[in-house]
Amino acid sequence: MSTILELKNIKYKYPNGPEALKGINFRIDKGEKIAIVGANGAGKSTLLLMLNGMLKPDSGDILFTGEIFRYDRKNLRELRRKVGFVFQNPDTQIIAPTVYQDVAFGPVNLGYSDDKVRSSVKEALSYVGMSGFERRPPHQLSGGEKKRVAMAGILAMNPDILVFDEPTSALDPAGSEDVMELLDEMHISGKTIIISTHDVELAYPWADRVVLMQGGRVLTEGTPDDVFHNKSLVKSAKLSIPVLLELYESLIERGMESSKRLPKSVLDFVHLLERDLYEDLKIKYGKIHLIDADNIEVGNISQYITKNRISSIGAMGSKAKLMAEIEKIELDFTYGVIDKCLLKAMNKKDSLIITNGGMIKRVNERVKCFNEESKRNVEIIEFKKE
Ligand SMILES: Nc1ncnc2c1ncn2[C@@H]1O[C@H](COP(=O)(O)OP(=O)(O)OP(=O)(O)O)[C@@H](O)[C@H]1O
Repeated sequence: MSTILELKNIKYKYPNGPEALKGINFRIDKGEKIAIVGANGAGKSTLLLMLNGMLKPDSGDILFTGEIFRYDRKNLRELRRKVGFVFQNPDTQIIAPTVYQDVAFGPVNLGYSDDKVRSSVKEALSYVGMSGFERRPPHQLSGGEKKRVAMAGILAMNPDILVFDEPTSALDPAGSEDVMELLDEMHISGKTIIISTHDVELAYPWADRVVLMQGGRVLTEGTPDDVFHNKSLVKSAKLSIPVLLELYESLIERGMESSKRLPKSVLDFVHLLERDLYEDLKIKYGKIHLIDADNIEVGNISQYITKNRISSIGAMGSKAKLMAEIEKIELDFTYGVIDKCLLKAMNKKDSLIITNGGMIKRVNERVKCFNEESKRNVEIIEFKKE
């Protein structure tokens, strides 16, 4: 993987404030999902603000695709086009009187033609599931809706890297799940995603790499397994171990056989507990039905559900969710959909995943990987147009 951003010994002190960053070093590779994890005041937001030039380090270098970043207007403009930043509080970001104008702000500033502005806004709003809100004043929207508009404003500029400061803060559980789902969707479409969070439960299953911060320093970085396994470092960062990992370690201490893969989800955990029990049994599992939202007419999903005795339905991606909404299909899962459907299959129940694009492949790969690891045979039935 090629390195897209690199931070070398970054130091920063706020004017009349503390030394917020005390020498930060790390790399971000293209296509990674990185979580900067730390307690309040660790320096996460300050660090993120460096990534698209909103703050300039007192010393140290930031390299963007190998070149040392220079803070003149031309370079800053280019960097901000390539690195989109979504603030923790959408009110900081949303400035225009209507949703359309707000999302159009970036593309207009980048000098896009009127047609390109219109199509970028349309596409971005549809991506975040906010089509139809164009004329609404942003201050009348809910917190979750504002967050989506703020995300659309950034997506409309089509950046390579997306930086989210505390993406789920102030959102209810469903809103948080939706936002994390959107982040995954962006990642699958090829974006590099960097988030900051103090929520270890969120970072542990989501990130490819975790950067653990405390007091303006990086304590450690690595895979979520490596970082969260280091109890003393996690404790010194004033954070806790993810619950699933803690449960797993307690069971290992009580004599459960250890596993090569640490449990990242309820499914992984159930699998660990069950694996010996089911090995010899001829269990018939439930099936996972898969509908490509790009390949079915509106109205036909409900029919399919009735015909196939589906017990639970999950949707991944805004198009799938929109189709479910149009057909008034109540969704059981909107986040962690594949694992939740695998759990249903273990319970001999058939489920349905509606999705599209690159996520079709992802469902197939995840189920294949689960079958290989657990020596089971959960079947995927893909909907085919007659
Ligand atoms: N604008 C500012 N002026 C002065 N000091 C600041 C400013 N913003 C942040 N700080 C200080 O810098 C340090 C790092 O803050 P930062 O917001 O980067 O931490 P954080 O890890 O993002 O925390 P949180 O999770 O609470 O958002 C803190 O001590 C904070 O008080």
